[in-house]
Amino acid sequence: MGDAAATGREARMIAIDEARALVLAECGRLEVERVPAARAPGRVLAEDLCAQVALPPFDNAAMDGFALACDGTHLPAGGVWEVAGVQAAGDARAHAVHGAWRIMTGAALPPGTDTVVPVEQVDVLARGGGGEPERIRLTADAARGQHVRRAGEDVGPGMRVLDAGTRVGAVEQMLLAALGVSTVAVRRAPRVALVSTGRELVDDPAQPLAPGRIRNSNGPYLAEEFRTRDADIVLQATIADDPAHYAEALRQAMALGCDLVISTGAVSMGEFDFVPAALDALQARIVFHKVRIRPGKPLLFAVLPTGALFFGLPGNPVSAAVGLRFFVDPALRAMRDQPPERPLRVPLAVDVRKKVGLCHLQKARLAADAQGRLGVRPLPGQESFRILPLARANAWAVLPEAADVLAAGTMVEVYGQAPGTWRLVEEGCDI
Ligand SMILES: Nc1nc2c(c(=O)[nH]1)N[C@H]1C(S)=C(S)[C@@H](COP(=O)(O)OP(=O)(O)OC[C@H]3O[C@@H](n4cnc5c(N)ncnc54)[C@H](O)[C@@H]3O)O[C@H]1N2
Ligand code: MOO
Ligand SMILES: [Mg+2]
Repeated sequence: MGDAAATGREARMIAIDEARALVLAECGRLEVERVPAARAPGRVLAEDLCAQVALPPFDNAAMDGFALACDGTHLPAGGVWEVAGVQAAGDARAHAVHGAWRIMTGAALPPGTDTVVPVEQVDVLARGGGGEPERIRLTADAARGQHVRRAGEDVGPGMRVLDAGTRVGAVEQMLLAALGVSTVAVRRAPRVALVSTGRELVDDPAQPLAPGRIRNSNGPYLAEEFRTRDADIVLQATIADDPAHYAEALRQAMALGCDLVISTGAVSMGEFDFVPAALDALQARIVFHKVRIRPGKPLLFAVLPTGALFFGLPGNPVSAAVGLRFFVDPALRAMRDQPPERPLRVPLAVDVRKKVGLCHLQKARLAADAQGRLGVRPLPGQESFRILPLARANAWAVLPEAADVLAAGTMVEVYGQAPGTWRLVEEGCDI
């Protein structure tokens, strides 16, 4: 085990695309389950969803006013109408009666009527005892069919309204509710274990820091990132550089049926960087260790004996964020049978200098200039220990491995800071 194997693995540091392809090759699909629509938000649809009903379900008024029958192309201003009754939203369709109907927005059009004149475009000539209009005169021409929302105009029965692979959010929930969908087929939530390593780490924010100690920031960061990615976090542990305790945490993760184990720290060259050896001892299959990226170079990817995917993210906070965004996120999408995310291509707003031979993944801001043209600006402070620029970033700029100087205006790939930052990124549109 150990050194020879590790040395061999390190001898072949691989490119980001190769590393990502190796990750995707190991991703199985999460099982499909049927859940009540109310529990669908956050889940990813496993099937296309076809409407069983029409939206709107019936012809109805788009304005408060009067529903009239028009036998030509329009009703002329000056026309006088007797009012037959009142139709409110929620009323069953009224019986056919000639004349005008006082109608409210959303009310079903009475049979025979096909045009709605807004209340602002009539004079009331006579009122009943309760003050209700009994006779009206149009003050403007009305085009036939105006202010009517036709049954099926939004969604026709049988229409595919949501594609498999769509994450159900609030808008999708609106659509499911409008269509009266009771259950949907979704991918189950991935089960995730988060393990922070390092004897310097302090978890309790109330505990004073002894000299040399630091707060565990990766643990809470990853927990929140996985919460927003709709995962079940079934284990969270902090291990103080003790390989036996570490192996025990991984065994526990496997026993809990984890799909993903995300570990931070202890993957580089230090005396206490025990992760590769611990994985060998557990008979995990290390797929790669070290990628030609900055930050995040010592990233390790393995498959545990249960089939769980193991990501050994480097301990520096920004390196952990890069590992999550560029390796774990593509895996999560594959597990949910979603197409790969496609980046935007955006011009650099400034000149950038970088190291040849490493693909730089830089904390950046995507913003529009005074003319509204988008550009991306890598932020000062790219070192992997610097958290503040990460908090100021809204994007990741991908600077290719082969480049050294990239002039302002050069088109580069840009990813949202989190998946779905821009809906069009998830949908794979270029701009
Ligand atoms: N001789 C070499 N040294 C290092 C190399 C190298 O190639 N040769 N690579 C550097 C790079 S690049 C990185 S990235 C780090 C990766 O280190 P590890 O993954 O082994 O992580 P640690 O050594 O445990 O910690 C690194 C750094 O991150 C801090 N850390 C760790 N965990 C957390 C946490 N949960 N919350 C906040 N901060 C954390 C830790 O205190 C260290 O400062 O190795 C370089 N060294
Ligand atoms: O690659 Mo390390 O992640 O630069 O600090
Ligand atoms: Mg280390």
